[in-house]
Amino acid sequence: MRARGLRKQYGEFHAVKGIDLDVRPGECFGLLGPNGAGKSTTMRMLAGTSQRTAGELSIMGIDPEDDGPAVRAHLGVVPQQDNLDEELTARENILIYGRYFGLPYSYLKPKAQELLEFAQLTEKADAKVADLSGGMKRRLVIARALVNEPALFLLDEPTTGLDPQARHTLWDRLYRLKERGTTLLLTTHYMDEAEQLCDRLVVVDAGEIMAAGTPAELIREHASREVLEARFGTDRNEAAARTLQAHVGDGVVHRVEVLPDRVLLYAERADDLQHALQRLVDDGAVPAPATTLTRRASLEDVFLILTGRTLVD
Ligand SMILES: Nc1ncnc2c1ncn2[C@@H]1O[C@H](COP(=O)(O)OP(=O)(O)OP(=O)(O)O)[C@@H](O)[C@H]1O
Repeated sequence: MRARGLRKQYGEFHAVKGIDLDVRPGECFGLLGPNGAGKSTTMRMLAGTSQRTAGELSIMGIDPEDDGPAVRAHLGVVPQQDNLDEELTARENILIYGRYFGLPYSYLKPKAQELLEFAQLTEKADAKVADLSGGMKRRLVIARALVNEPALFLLDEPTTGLDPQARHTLWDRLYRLKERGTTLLLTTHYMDEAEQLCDRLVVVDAGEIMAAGTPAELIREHASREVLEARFGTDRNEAAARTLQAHVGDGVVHRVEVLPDRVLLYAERADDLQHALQRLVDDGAVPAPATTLTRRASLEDVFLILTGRTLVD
């Protein structure tokens, strides 16, 4: 899959401002960004359900605007909102979806069973969708979108709204799909999802790509290995951050970021950060923080450093 200068305008509003993507066969590629970044708009252009304003697009060597049906035959699409038929059973949803692709019943009957097994839904195969949990519905949408054995699987926010256990079950299924050779392209605003699943990703904000690479490359390039989060109190974080900022480049602290509720210090070694902060507290330069926490840097830090904002409001 290759996109160059992909743009989407709604009237005067530029939702996607010219993005380039190269998704390699067999990889899991992610679009990571906050709500409103233009991820769904991009996915809809790739899926051929929304016309692009400008740019070039090639999926399996075909431009979807030249031959939509040929492209769709190779695509699996999981939209952000479940669009299952609540009155039908899990199995019937797969069978009917398969009929849209013109697939014969002789193929669909065993295929539906295989997909229900893959989605861990055999016990619910003949239950109405209305009786399934949120996680089960999501797995069913995924199973259904696999009915045509797609080479490229597009998933828009696959785990939004699911509880942690349901998310992990779903990640496991997606990981298995990748192991089988399916190319995955997903959008997410969860940094842990991107880190768990994606081989490579782009960070998107306000319709533009801010950075691209593997999760490890992005963290190395834009953040550092370790982060110390210090909470000085809502009215003191800004002032503490200004003082700490003066120590950036002292050989320990690489960077300081401030959020309304905390200050983040970045360095290669957590111990060094603790010591540097303690020295400043002992000298009276900054007040003693109410709490501190050290952790490994994540893609959330990459986003914060690039945009000054957090991924999830
Ligand atoms: N049909 C539309 N008409 C006008 N503006 C739109 C339309 N669809 C999306 N937008 C706007 O385009 C921007 C990008 O929306 P999009 O849904 O692609 O973002 P997103 O990154 O997928 O976020 P979310 O996860 O919240 O859907 C938003 O500001 C949104 O309000």
